[in-house]
Amino acid sequence: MTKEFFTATPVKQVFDRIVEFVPVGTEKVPTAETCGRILATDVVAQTHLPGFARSTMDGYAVRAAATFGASESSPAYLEITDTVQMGMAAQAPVGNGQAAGIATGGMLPEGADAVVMLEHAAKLDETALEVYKSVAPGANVVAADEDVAAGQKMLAAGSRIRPQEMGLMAALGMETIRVFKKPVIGIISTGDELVEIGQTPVPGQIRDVNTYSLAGTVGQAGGIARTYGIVADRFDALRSTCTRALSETDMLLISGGSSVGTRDLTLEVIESLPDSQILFHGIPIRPGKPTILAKIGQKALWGLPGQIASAMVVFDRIVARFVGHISGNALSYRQHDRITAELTRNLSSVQGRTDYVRARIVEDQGRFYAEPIPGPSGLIRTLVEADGLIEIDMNTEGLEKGETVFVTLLR
Ligand SMILES: Nc1nc2c(c(=O)[nH]1)N[C@H]1C(S)=C(S)[C@@H](COP(=O)(O)OP(=O)(O)OC[C@H]3O[C@@H](n4cnc5c(N)ncnc54)[C@H](O)[C@@H]3O)O[C@H]1N2
Ligand code: MOO
Repeated sequence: MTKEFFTATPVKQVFDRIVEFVPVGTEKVPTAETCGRILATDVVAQTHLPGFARSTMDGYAVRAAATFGASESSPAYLEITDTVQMGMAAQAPVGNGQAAGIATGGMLPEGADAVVMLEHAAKLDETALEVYKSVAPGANVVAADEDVAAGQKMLAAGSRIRPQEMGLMAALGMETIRVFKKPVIGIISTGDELVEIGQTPVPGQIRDVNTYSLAGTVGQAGGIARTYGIVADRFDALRSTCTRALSETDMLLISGGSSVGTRDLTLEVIESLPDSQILFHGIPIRPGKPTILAKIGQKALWGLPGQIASAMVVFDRIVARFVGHISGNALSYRQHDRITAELTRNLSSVQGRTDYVRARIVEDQGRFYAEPIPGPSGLIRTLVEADGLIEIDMNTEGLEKGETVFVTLLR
């Protein structure tokens, strides 16, 4: 299929504005509670880890040279002079021809440079040891700085803390960690047709879906959702709820009313807010074309399309990265897992627009297939059935059946 290049890259242009929004503050939290949080400082090791040479096997600490040439038929004979106690330094050094009993994790005595495994030695009596296999210097030992060397920068500010990072910080004795606060993200749903989920809609009404799906994605993106419920299609009501929400949150999402209909008040309300600047109204993406991004003072305000799938897709593909940014997460886009899969049918698209196609992944005989899910963007089922999104970039006219595509997983 034909491919052409456009000089303008509108989705990229949206991301280019990210730097205009500043990260929220920082706080100290106990290390056990830092999973998924964003580090606010670099972590530089103050000590070596493990800090002393340790055995990785149960056996005997020796000088390797004393075992050279040892075999089943011609064992080396060593004198057992000590047994290393766990949690303590050895009482005596190991000299040539000597050995000290040691357990996995025990501290290597001075003079020893290797450990003979229990299986490769036999005790003849309390002090006499036969060794059946030679060991090289360093065998079955981790050096004092083999894990981490003092002064080494181990973690960078802006990175996301995983369980292994929590373990590292524990090993370094860090009881609390400075992380970025989670930004509070306000969610407003607009529309006269919407009713609370506890109500039974009469014909013409539907339950408010977006408040809930957006609250979920906000949490996944590292934010704290604060919901403001349903606001009717009335200028004053929407404006006053926006004003309150902006004073209580770090970023605001309004779903619905972002398009061009007579009742689509979102833009008008945004323009009326003090210190308001519309950065975008309309992004060449599908779904999600009517998206608005405004800057109110220092805060981002998004007008998301009301269509259920559009709101979620725009959040997942675009807004989430802004949430990551104000969460201090330098690499938030990396959090999305991708699977390569074979496309099961042709997909048409229009140049100059980026498409995000809902798709399910089907596994067959060890291969992954991406099966597009057809349907308009007002159908929640299409997202429930979707494992992820296929992106058709703006320079591509369409994709052909059999092509290898990336599917960005919806978590
Ligand atoms: N003449 C045109 N009409 C439309 C255009 C266009 O360019 N020209 N764009 C279409 C596209 S694309 C989308 S997307 C929608 C976006 O509309 P709005 O953002 O103004 O949203 P609404 O009109 O308020 O609602 C659209 C749709 O979504 C339902 N909705 C809204 N909020 C919720 C909610 N919280 N939970 C569940 N469902 C919700 C609403 O009932 C409507 O069905 O405009 C197209 N029209
Ligand atoms: O952009 Mo609308 O969001 O295509 O359905």
